[in-house]
Amino acid sequence: MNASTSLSSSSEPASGDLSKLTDSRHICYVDSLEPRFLLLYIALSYSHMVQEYGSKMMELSNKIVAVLLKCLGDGLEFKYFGDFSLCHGYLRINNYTPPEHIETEDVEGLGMHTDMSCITILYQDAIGGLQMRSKEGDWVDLLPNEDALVVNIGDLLQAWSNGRLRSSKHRVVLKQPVNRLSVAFFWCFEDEKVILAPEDVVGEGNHRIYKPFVCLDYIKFRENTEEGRFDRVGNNVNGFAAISALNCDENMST
Ligand SMILES: O=C(O)CCC(=O)C(=O)O
Ligand SMILES: [Fe+2]
Repeated sequence: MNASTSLSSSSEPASGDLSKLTDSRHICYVDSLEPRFLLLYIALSYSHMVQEYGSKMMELSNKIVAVLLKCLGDGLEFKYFGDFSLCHGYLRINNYTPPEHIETEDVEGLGMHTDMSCITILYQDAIGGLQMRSKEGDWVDLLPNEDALVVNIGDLLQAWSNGRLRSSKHRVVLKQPVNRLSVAFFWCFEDEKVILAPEDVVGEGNHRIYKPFVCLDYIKFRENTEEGRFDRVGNNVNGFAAISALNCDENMST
């Protein structure tokens, strides 16, 4: 039901050949292209658009991370911005096709999960269906707004901030018998980064609630092990790296 396409956007968008093929001087020739060249042309234009979108998302992610660091403490945006300098992004385009008859009950298009990123920037189309889980355990609709993107904190930032920034539990429910589209941009630490919350982020008198861990090991835990399957077991970074469940619960409830 949830078809997705992953694309990498870890470096500056390629220009050169691609922009030559898609710039306006060439558009007047499109009509006269053979179908197979037309398809290639569309694919290249699409790829150019995706790269441009990815590049804007990278800029925006850097701005959002700076604001979040400032929220954790004055001056931390300067001190720790470098920790995020090797972050990379990837885009996932989610297409949800509902069953033909949505009758009495809403259909879950994407089950409850947390994202494995530092942050996720999400565009959803006008159909709606994205829901966030509140602290009290209620589902709250995030209504589509064409002037707004949704920003989620992901597990990696939760661990790096010692649980001060919390990874949001969310899901998608399909309420109407129409296709739904969303574009998620995940901004993630480099695979080999060891995540350990800095002391001044943990704060004086507080304990670290997570053991240090390598990012890629966490991704593998979530993607490849039964124990890490959030949809079945509900384990995220708390289940993977918490020093003790008690410390973790205490910290997360504040
Ligand atoms: O489709 C949506 O609105 C949410 C997608 C999402 O949560 C994800 O791709 O991780
Ligand atoms: Fe998500």
